Amino acid sequence: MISLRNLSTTFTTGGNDPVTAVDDVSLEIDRGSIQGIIGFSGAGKSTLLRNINLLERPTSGEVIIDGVDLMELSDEELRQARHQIGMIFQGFNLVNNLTVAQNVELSLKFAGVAKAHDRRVRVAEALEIIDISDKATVYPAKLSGGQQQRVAIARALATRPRVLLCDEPTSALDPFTTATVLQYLADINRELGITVVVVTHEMEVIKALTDHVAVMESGRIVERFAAKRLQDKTFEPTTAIGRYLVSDGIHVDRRQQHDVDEASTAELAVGGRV
Ligand SMILES: Nc1ncnc2c1ncn2[C@@H]1O[C@H](COP(=O)(O)OP(=O)(O)OP(=O)(O)O)[C@@H](O)[C@H]1O
Repeated sequence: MISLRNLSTTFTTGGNDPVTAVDDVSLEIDRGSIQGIIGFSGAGKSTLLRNINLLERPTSGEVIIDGVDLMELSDEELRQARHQIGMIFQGFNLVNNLTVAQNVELSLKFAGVAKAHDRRVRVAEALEIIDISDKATVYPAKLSGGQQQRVAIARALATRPRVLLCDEPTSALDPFTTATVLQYLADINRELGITVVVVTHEMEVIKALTDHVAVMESGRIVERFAAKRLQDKTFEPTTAIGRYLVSDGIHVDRRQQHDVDEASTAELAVGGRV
């Protein structure tokens, strides 16, 4: 359903050397599946995710969703296509001076849902799915982080998307709230058939939520595996970074990342990288 083909994204800012954040990535994501993308900070995960809705336009490659290459669309066609792709962020990105209902309604206004009645129906529907209807008239500042993320999910769902992109959706949340938000994402995927792509640096999120895993390093996907293999205690990823992420679980600090970088570099030198 989503085919990313030979995607590359290079940033050229000021007088700095160009940074290739995504380097010739190809990935097929099945309709209705949950694809996880994991890797250390700076691996290119967020850029790749933002490539999928062209929030960050790739420098080259194809982004094909249901047979349509978004890279080939006119601005207006792309605007329409984006209504099929919801997105949530680590920082929730709610508008603080709008109520919960108004935040959700905003996405419908942007999507061109002209009739106020239609918008009201769809706001109520989205809040209901995420069990937050009782907070409709509340402002974001009065909500917990988990509630704010649920409002952000409702906002993303209001346009009835086929794809939901999640950029570190639980990184700002405590473990209990994380579990709740992940459960909602799993329910949305199962009950509404929405394809979910989730970027995270937390292996716990991968284990709890995803069907397929892609490991990123230095802008490339270096390894892929089915998430259910993580249940198998004898499973060993083929790359050093994959092994490290699987063995460690949650949150990896910079010093540890350095160790893995060295291991990966050594592996690359002997041609061991996927
Ligand atoms: N707008 C930008 N301009 C210049 N460089 C950028 C830009 N966005 C990202 N980069 C660089 O691209 C590389 C990949 O960044 P990206 O945010 O995609 O990685 P990430 O794996 O999502 O990291 P994190 O987990 O810290 O968010 C980094 O070196 C980053 O500094």
